[in-house]
Amino acid sequence: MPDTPQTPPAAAEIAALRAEIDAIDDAMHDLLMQRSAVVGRLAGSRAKGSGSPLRPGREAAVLRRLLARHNGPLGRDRVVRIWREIFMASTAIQGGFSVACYAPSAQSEEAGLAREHFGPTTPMRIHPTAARALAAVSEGEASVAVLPLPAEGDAAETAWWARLEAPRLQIVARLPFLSGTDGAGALVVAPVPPDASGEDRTLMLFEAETRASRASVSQALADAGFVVPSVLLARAGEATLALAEIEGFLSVEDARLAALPWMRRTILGAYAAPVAGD
Ligand SMILES: O=C(O)C(=O)C[C@]1(C(=O)O)C=C[C@@H](O)C=C1
Repeated sequence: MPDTPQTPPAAAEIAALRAEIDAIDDAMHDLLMQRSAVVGRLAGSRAKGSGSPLRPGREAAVLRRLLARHNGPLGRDRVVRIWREIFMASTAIQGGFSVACYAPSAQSEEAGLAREHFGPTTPMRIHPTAARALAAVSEGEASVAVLPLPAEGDAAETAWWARLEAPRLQIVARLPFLSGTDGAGALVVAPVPPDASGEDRTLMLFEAETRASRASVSQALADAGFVVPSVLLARAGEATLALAEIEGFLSVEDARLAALPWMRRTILGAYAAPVAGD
């Protein structure tokens, strides 16, 4: 069948559609300026305090709400990217912000996730070890550290999570928020506690008995009433360190913790449960 030549849209039609886009751009720009002014008031209000302006839980709650009402041809991943830029612009309005990323190279997965999350204009430094990235946060050189996800088989000496100085430093977010299919991920550590998003997971570290297995740790946690999507273990001399990912935003006052058999238990932080990608 011969191709039917497409009639080019009339110049007048293009002009009309572009005029519509211009009007929408003006309205969006007005709203962005209005939003920034509100953020400026937030920055000036004593209610928020003088610490880090970053509220990853609030960001996650905003994104969840928008994604739940989203429809049309604009991809959900684009919505997240646009709002990530808005959040980082709002963070910049409230003070300086920079990232210390532990990554073997600037091309590595963690560096890519950090760049994607914190945006191209946020200052970011790559550090050759987790300890150096965490020291940058402790010493006030960086606002947050981005570190690899804990993994089964992490040696106790290299497992940054086993030595995290919580509650002074805490895990506050997991990247990416919109989960991909490749399983890539990283954690964000800040010198402030996490804020709840409404749907969160808490990371807790336990010092269990020498011969503890993943199954025995999971069982003890389930018996205490916790829902535990994952547990991973690291041997540390005579002890077994267990890192449990627990459903919910736990506090040290949680009554269920009293039922656990282990003496050393530390909340390392919490993060918003990721949302499924496109
Ligand atoms: O709600 C706040 O505390 C803000 O600072 C505003 C805002 C936003 O732009 O929505 C910006 C940064 C925070 O990480 C979370 C939210």
